[in-house]
Amino acid sequence: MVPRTCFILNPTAGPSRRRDVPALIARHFGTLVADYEVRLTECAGHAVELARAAAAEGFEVVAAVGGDGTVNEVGRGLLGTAAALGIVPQGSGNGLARHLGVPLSLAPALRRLAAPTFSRMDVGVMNDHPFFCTAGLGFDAHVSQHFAQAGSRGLSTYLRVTLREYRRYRPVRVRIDLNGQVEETDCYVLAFANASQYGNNAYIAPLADLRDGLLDVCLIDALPAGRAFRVSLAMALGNLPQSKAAEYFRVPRGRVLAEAPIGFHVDGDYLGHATEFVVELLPLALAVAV
Ligand SMILES: Nc1ncnc2c1ncn2[C@@H]1O[C@H](COP(=O)(O)OP(=O)(O)OP(=O)(O)O)[C@@H](O)[C@H]1O
Repeated sequence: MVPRTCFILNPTAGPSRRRDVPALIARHFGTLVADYEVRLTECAGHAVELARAAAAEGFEVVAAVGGDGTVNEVGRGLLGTAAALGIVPQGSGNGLARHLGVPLSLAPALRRLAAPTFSRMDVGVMNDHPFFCTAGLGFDAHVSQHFAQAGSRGLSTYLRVTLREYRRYRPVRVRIDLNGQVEETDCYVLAFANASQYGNNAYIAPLADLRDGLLDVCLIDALPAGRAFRVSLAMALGNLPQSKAAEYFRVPRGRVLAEAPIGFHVDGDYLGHATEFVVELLPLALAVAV
């Protein structure tokens, strides 16, 4: 039986905004499955409400059509409901879709969603904010903050902002408690990974498993130029753990106290600064249909 599917479409996501995505859904999904709807978001945060409403109406699959920000909102709306998260990747990075092996092209992604495989995945929570792919504090959040303020998007803006902020950014001293293992260290980047990558195949935690009940934690205490180059290359090659340029832990929960406020992000969206962080994992808390 083909599941009733509701598509939640973020028209502002990703690089190809001018495409008529509802028409493409009708062509590549609607010819296979009659019982579906497409609902468009009107503002940031709207997808949470739309997803919750769709689950309450009995849709079995609620598909995020967008990037990791849209996936985060739809996933949040589905927590505690019976509906499964589907993904039609239309974002810039598409980290969770890439991790799950969802086709990045629209037509194959839609055809796959017409006959999905159901499973469950873990969900991370940082300071009460659920995340599905990665959350973190330090330089990656700092870049998310400045990228959001850059006025333009795309890879060239991202690289320009990253290089500019790399010259400015200074690590903060933190006390990390990872499931009882305590460490005092400088923190340049501290990433909590449920999935393996930030998006665009930038593998911050290539061994992360969505179903192991654990978060892969990646700590980079300092990033002088030579190490920055090695980290960038190793992230692209997917061998950062072997490169010795970062320290790894695998834990169900963590706590961080910082000497000064540090910026943090959840699934790539900068959420603010804080000095205290509590990170937890909800094992297999979300149904997925991919
Ligand atoms: N109608 C809308 N108008 C403005 N912003 C929206 C709207 N709908 C959703 N958003 C916001 O757009 C943001 C970006 O969306 P999303 O992350 O899906 O795309 P992306 O940034 O291109 O992809 P990725 O995160 O994979 O790089 C989300 O954080 C979401 O809150």
